[in-house]
Amino acid sequence: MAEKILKLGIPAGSLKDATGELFKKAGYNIKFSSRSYYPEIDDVEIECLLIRAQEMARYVEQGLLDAGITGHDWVVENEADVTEVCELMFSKVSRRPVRWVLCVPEDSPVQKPEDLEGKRIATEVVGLTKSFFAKHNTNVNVEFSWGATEVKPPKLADAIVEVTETGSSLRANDLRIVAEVLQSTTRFIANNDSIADPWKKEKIDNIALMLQSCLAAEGKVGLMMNVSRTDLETVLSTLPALQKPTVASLSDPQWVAVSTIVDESFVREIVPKLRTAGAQGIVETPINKIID
Ligand SMILES: Nc1ncnc2c1ncn2[C@@H]1O[C@H](COP(=O)(O)OP(=O)(O)OP(=O)(O)O)[C@@H](O)[C@H]1O
Ligand SMILES: O=P(O)(O)OC[C@H]1O[C@H](OP(=O)(O)OP(=O)(O)O)[C@H](O)[C@@H]1O
Ligand SMILES: [Mg+2]
Repeated sequence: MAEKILKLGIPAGSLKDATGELFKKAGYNIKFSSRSYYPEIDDVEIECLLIRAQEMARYVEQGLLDAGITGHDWVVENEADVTEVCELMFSKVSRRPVRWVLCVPEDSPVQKPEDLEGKRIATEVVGLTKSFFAKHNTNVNVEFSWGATEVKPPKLADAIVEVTETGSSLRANDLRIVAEVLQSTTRFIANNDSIADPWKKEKIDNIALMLQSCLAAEGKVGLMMNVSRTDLETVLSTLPALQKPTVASLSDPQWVAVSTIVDESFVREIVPKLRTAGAQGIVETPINKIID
């Protein structure tokens, strides 16, 4: 019988810590040690390998890895033929997409991509940048940059295409955004043959389900309360319209228990209203996972 092992790529670099934290919430403990590229995971059916996000899609496409976590940007840049299992909305520090942007120094006269005709552009994403300028019918010299790209203009390049999340690196280097080249989020990708293997597919789908359910639960809390039947309609109309609260009977037939899930940021607004509407014994609970 074939060995039941899933080879899983964990991204080194910007996504490493956030990936480790997400797996932890999902119930998998990944232990990184400083010199090893084989992080340990507490699941005997998974073998982890720490790989740069830039190279993940290539190794997954070639079948050296069954699945991996990387950015959509690098899947596109590598033109990798892989299966995208799901989107995982997390970046290095936030839960927002990152943006690859065309930037020039603050004081540059450049206002649009076309103004860069004949100029030199430094970037880590050469393919994406070339197709962006081709779409703008503008001839430029696109040069590969190994990193620290923000410091290159104006001496080493006229403009750059660089990734930004919070914007602090661009601000620190006095750069101005001219245009957005691509928005990117983190993806769980899989090898096409691995997805055709029922055992691997189930394993991959299960990991995806757990990771997604953790992200879905972020910023959400549970609210439970007791309500007399006479106040039930008012209390339910106070709760968010899209939610379908659970209403359960209590030993006292005049009372019911209501429970629902709300955005944590909404709690301070809704709790006083629920109380006025007659809710009693209101309890807020943390939520770790939401499985749809
Ligand atoms: N704040 C961020 N900065 C850079 N990349 C980010 C950020 N948040 C998410 N990413 C994603 O992480 C991936 C880049 O990670 P990768 O490890 O390849 O490069 P890096 O962050 O430049 O690593 P290094 O620390 O080695 O420079 C991309 O897919 C990118 O979209
Ligand atoms: O918009 P921000 O939140 O500032 O994030 C974007 C910055 O983070 C990454 O740098 P990284 O730490 O990978 O350094 P690098 O330039 O050596 O790749 C990226 O290359 C940008 O420089
Ligand atoms: Mg980098």
